[in-house]
Amino acid sequence: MALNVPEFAQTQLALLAAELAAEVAESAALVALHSPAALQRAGVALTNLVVAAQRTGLGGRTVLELARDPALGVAGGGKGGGGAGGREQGKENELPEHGIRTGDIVLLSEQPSGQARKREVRELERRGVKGVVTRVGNAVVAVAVDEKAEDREGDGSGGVGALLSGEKRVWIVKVADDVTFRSRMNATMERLAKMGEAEYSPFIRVLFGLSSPSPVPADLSRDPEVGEIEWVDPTLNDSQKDAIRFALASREIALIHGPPGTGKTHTLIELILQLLKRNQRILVCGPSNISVDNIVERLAPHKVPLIRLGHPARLLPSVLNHSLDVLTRTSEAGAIVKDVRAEMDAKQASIRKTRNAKERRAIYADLKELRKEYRERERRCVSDLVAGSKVVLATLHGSGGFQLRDEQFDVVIIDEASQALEAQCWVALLAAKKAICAGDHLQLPPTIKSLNSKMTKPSSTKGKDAAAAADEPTIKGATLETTLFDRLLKLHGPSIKRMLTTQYRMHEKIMRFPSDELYEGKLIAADAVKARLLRDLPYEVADTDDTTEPLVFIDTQGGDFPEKNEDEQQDAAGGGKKLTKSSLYGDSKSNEMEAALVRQHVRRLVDAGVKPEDIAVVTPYNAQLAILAPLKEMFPGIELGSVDGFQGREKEAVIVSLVRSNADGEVGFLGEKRRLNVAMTRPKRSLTVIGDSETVKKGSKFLKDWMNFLEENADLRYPDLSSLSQEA
Ligand SMILES: Nc1ncnc2c1ncn2[C@@H]1O[C@H](COP(=O)(O)OP(=O)(O)OP(=O)(O)O)[C@@H](O)[C@H]1O
Repeated sequence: MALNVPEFAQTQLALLAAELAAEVAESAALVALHSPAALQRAGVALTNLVVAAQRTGLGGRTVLELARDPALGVAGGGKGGGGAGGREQGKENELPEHGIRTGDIVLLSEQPSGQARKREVRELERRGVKGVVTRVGNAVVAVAVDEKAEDREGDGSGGVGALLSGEKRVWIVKVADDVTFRSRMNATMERLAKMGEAEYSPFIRVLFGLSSPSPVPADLSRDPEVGEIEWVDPTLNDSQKDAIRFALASREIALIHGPPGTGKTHTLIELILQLLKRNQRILVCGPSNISVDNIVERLAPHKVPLIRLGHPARLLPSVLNHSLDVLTRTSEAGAIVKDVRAEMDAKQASIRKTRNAKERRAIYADLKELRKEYRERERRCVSDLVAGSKVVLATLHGSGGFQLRDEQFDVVIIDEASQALEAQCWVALLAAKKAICAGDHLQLPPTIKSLNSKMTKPSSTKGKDAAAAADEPTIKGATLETTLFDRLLKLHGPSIKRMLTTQYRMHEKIMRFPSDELYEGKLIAADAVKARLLRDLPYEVADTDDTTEPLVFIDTQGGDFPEKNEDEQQDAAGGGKKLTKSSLYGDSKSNEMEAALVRQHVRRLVDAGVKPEDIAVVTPYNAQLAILAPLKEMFPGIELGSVDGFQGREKEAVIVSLVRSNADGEVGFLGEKRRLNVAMTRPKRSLTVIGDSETVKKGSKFLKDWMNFLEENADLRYPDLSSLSQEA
C-alpha cells in the first residue's frame, strides 16, 4: 500500500511534537521533583561549581572549565556524596563521584539557593546554557557550550556571560538530548511534506511504495553491479556474501537483517570496500556515535580515505584522527583558520580580567564577529575536504549538518537502522539515490517516551503542539516506534531483505529458543562457538555444575519470592544509576530474594574461577538494579545493566533476573518479546535465568513457550532456602 508522502511527513511531525512534549515534561519533572543535591546523588548532576577557566575549543566554541567552588572548603562536608568522607589531604578539590561522562549533553545554570522558590529555579534554568562535556577530570569538568548560547550574549537573554558575571556558583545536570537533534528531523520532514510529486526520485518513490523496487536477477552474479567479486575477506560466510551481493545488486533499497552475533558490522565493512571498488560515493550513518565509530575503527585499517563528521568530544579517541574537526586543524587547508583562533583565545582570556559589564559586552561582540569569520573559513576548508572524500561517516543527526548541505551520495548505509526513528533516517536519506539498512527489527526499537502518542485519536494526544497538530492529516495507527526498517519490510515484503544466519556468539543451546521462535529456526551456531563452555575459558576454571552447563533456569515459583514496588525516593538514592521515568514515578519493580539468588550464583561462578569481568547481570527493572548494586563492590569488574542498556553487548556469562512474581500474572515490561530476545541473546557460554515460571507463564504465549522450553531444556533448579538465608 502506497503512502501519501505529505501525509506521512505531517504525521511524523505530529508524533515528534508529542514526543518533544513528553520529554520536556519528563525533564521538567526530573528537575522539579528533585533538588540539585538529589540529582547529584543519583549521579546525573554536579553542584557547587564555579567557572575556573575558559578558552576557545574546536569549531570556535567556548569551553568552560568547571571546578568545585573553593569557597566551600574541604570536600565531603555532607552533600558531596559518593564516599567523599575519607579523602586524603590534597584531594580537597576533587569532584564527588558522578556519572557524567565525556560526550554527555548537560544544562549549565546558576545554582538556586536552598530557599529558592520554584519560579526562581525555573528562571535560572531558562537562562542556563546547554553544552557538551569535553573532558572529565578528578577536579575539573570541561563543557563546550552550545553555539546558540554564545550568540545570546548580546541580547541580554542569558548565555555564558550571565553565568560568569559575579563569579556565580553553577551546577550542571545531564539532559536527554538537545533540541537541534529534533530540529533537523523536523526540517527534514517539512522538506518532505513540501516536495511536489514531480520531485520524487525513483528512490523516494520506492521508499513510500509509489513504485516497486527494481527487480534483481535470481542469479546475483549475473547482475552487472555484482559480477565476479574479489572478496577482501574471503572467509565471510555464505549468508554474509549473499547479503553483500544483494545489496550491490539492489537499485533502491536493501535490508540486511542481522540477528544477534551474526557479524552485521563485519558484513558492512566488506560491503563498503566493495562499493568503493565500484567507485561509489558512500555516506555511512548510525543512530549513535558509538555505532558510527565502531565502523570507522574497523574501516580505518583498510586505508580508505574517510572522513568522520561530528563533535570531537563525542568521538572515540581512536576515531579522532579521521574527524573533520581534526583534519581542518592538521591539514594544510586548516592553517588559514589558525590565526583567527589565536585571536579568539586572546579575547577569551581578556574577558576574565574585566569585571565591567559594558566592557565585557564589547568583548563578546568582538568574539561573535571573530567566530563568524572563523566559521566562514572553516566552512570553506571543510567543504573542500568533504568534496574530496569517497566515504563520509556521521550519525544520522550529524548528516544533517551544514557540512553535507549540498552533497549527494550514490549510497547511504544506515547501521542499526532498527534502532533509529524513521524521521532520523530521512535526515540522511534525502542525500541518497539508494539505501542499505542493517538492523534487527526483532530487538528493541528506539526508546520512545510518548507512549500515548499513537495516532488512533489524534485529539487525545496530550500537549499543546500535539493538539495543534490534530488538524493535520494523520495516519491512523502510526507511531514513532515503527521504524523505517519495519515499515519497508511490511511495504515490500521479505524480497528486499537478506538475513545473516551464522552467529558467532552463543552456545548452540543458548541460541536454540530465540532462533526457533523469532528467526524461523534459521540461525546456525558457528563451529567455534557452538559448544563453548565456561570451563573452556582461556584461563583456569574448575569443572562445576555451573561451568559445564550453558543453560540454567532457577525457578522461584511458589509465591515465596514476591516482587516489590520500589518507592521512588529510595530508588533515586540508590547511587550512581540513571534516573528514568519508571524510577521517577515509582512504578519500577524489585525482588529481594531474586537478588539474593543472583548473588549466590555469581559467587558460585567466581568461586569456580570465572572472572567477574566475564559476568554480567541484566534485568528489565531499574529498581532491581539498585538492589543489585552492592555486587559491584563484592565482585569488582562485574557488569550490571538494564536489558535495554545492554543491547548490542555480549558477555561470557549472563544472569537474567526477571523480577516479576505475583498472583495475577502481571508481567508488564516482560511482555515485550523484543526485550526478552535481547536479554537471552547476550551470553556466549552461559545463560542463567532466574524467575517465577508460574507468574511469567501467564504473561504471553511467547513467555509461556520460553518457560516450557527452559523447563525441558535447561538445567532446572529450585532455590535452596537454607543456603540462601546467608545471601539475603
Ligand atoms: N565470517 C566470519 N567468520 C568468522 N568470524 C566472524 C565472521 N563474521 C563475523 N565474525 C565474528 O563475529 C563477531 C560479531 O561480528 P560483528 O562484530 O561484525 O558483529 P556486529 O554486527 O557488531 O554484532 P551483531 O552481529 O551482534 O549485530 C565478531 O567477533 C566477528 O569477528
